[in-house]
This record gives sequence, C-alpha cells and structure tokens, in this order.
Amino acid sequence: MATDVFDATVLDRLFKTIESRRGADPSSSYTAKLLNKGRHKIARKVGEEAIEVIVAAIDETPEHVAAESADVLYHLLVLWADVGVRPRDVWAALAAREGMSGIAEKAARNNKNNQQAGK
Ligand SMILES: N=c1c2ncn([C@@H]3O[C@H](COP(=O)(O)OP(=O)(O)OP(=O)(O)O)[C@@H](O)[C@H]3O)c2ncn1[C@@H]1O[C@H](COP(=O)(O)O)[C@@H](O)[C@H]1O
Repeated sequence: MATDVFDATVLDRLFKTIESRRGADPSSSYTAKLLNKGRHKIARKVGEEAIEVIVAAIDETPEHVAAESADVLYHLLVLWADVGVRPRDVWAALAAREGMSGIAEKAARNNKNNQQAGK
C-alpha cells in the first residue's frame, strides 16, 4: 500500500486494480462480477450510487457524502474500464478546461451553435 492514500493518485491505483480484475473469479471479486454483468448494469450502478450521494448531501453528514462519493467513483472507474476510457483521458479533459470559466465556455458554445444555425 502506498504511504499517502489521501490524494487523487488513489484513483489511478484503483483503476489498475479494476483492470486487473478482468477475467477474475466473480465469486471472489465484486469488480469481476460487475464487469461480467455488462455495461448496462455498470452504468445503472453509477446512476444509483450518484442518487445516493444526492440523498446523503440533503439528509446526512459530510462523512456519509464522502463515503457515497467513493462508491460513485469506484463504479465510474469500472464503467471507464468497460468502455475503454483511461483515467488519463479524463485528467486531460479536465486539464484542458483549467483556467476557462464555465460561464465563458457556455457563452462560446452558444455563439458557435448560433453561428451554425445561421442566427
Ligand atoms: N472501492 C471499491 C468499492 N466500493 C464499493 N464496492 C462494492 O460495491 C458494492 C455495492 O453494493 P450494492 O449492494 O449497491 O450492489 P450489488 O451488490 O451489486 O447489488 P445490486 O445493485 O446488484 O442489487 C458492495 O459490494 C461494495 O463492497 C467496492 N468494491 C471494490 N472496491 C475496490 O475494488 C478493489 C477490488 O475489489 P474486488 O474486485 O471485489 O476484489 C477493492 O480492493 C477496492 O479497492
């Protein structure tokens, strides 16, 4: 186990673990069981876990929100593994947005859409 588990690299380690579970015994690996069930089931689990975060955020403690968020991230990483998305693809997408306000991004998108629609 790495000495510092309290940073984002835990996601890269978790993804490697998830990848290593491909073809593993579903009776001893939840990840293998989930991967065997297929993309629809995995995607549904991401949605269900996301709803649990929402419920926790409204009704429960920050500790519950953190625990439910960890469930979402785990299931999201299983979905990435199934789809063929690598964490670094997502990190790159986030890095490309650094420094651009969401408001400015939306305005640029709306302008582009309007130009395409000839407005
Ligand atoms: N981070 C997680 C993690 N978070 C949540 N879960 C499991 O996700 C499951 C969610 O339970 P639910 O009842 O919601 O889902 P379910 O049992 O599929 O039930 P249904 O939705 O099918 O009805 C639980 O069994 C949790 O233990 C996780 N299982 C594994 N990991 C990580 O993945 C690694 C590999 O795990 P295995 O593949 O099991 O070896 C582990 O070492 C952990 O680091």
